[in-house]
Amino acid sequence: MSEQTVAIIGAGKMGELVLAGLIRSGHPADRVLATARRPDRAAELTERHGVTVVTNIEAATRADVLAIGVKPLDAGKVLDEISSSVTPGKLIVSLCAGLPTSFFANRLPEGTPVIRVMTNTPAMVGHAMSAISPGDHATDEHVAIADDLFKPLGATVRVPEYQQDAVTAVSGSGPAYFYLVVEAMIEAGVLLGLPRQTARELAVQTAVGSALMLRDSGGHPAELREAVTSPAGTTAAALRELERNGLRTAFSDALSAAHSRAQQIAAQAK
Ligand SMILES: NC(=O)C1=CN([C@@H]2O[C@H](COP(=O)(O)OP(=O)(O)OC[C@H]3O[C@@H](n4cnc5c(N)ncnc54)[C@H](O)[C@@H]3O)[C@@H](O)[C@H]2O)C=CC1
Ligand SMILES: O=C(O)[C@@H]1CCC=N1
Repeated sequence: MSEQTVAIIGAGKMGELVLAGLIRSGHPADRVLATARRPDRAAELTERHGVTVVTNIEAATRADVLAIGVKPLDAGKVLDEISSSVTPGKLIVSLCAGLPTSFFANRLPEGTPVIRVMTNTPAMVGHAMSAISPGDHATDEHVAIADDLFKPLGATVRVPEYQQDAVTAVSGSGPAYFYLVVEAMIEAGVLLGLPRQTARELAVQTAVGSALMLRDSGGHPAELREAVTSPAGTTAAALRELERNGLRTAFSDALSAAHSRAQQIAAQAK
């Protein structure tokens, strides 16, 4: 992997995280290229990471691995632009929500290997969840390259491609759900008279501690919840209200909406 040149085409929020992970893991900066629409963004990427910012065509020509970090609805235009520069031997890695590997394969020379990855923003602190799916022409070797690309960002898992829209609903969009829950807990704490800073500290540390227990204790979430819930206690009273207000249905509906939206994005993309 370190001998290969990697280009991040459309180095926005997620693309920059991949780029930063590569550099952090010791990939030589002179083998990392980035592309950006605005000159000030290009300067920022060079200043922060020491990488060269080039045009999309130059990136596609020089790199062995092309990570596509543009928004899904911008991907078709980028593929039209770079298609003739994608020569045999190059690997395409898509970060785009919703778009199947066939979207890329259909717009690139026959046989181009494509891998679809759904990662998430905790990549910023080395705790991403990245799910990797090889398309038709991608081999285990290509999957290993994608794994090397995303390992510096956190955990990786391989999933069949048909599961990717569900993955997007659970872990791709997932951080936003947790942030909303923490935000709601802070507001509720403030309503009960806690200073905002105290409410924030309590809610955030509770989220961190609970997340670590979920990951490290091996206990089922229901078991962990039961251990907090004393008979006739405070937690039982709170949980009854969350259930009464339809928390489970709200999550089920929310994730179904995210899943449907991923499918709509694929249908809208040209
Ligand atoms: N934000 C998130 O939490 C997640 C986003 N994704 C996916 O990652 C991709 C990127 O999302 P973000 O980083 O949030 O968006 P972003 O808007 O921060 O990044 C996209 C970048 O692409 C650049 N761009 C657009 N067209 C271009 C072109 N023709 N040539 C060169 N650069 C071009 C934009 O200027 C921008 O910097 C999307 O496809 C999204 O579905 C996946 C997982 C999580
Ligand atoms: O909201 C979105 O479409 C992107 C994909 C997953 C997280 N953010």
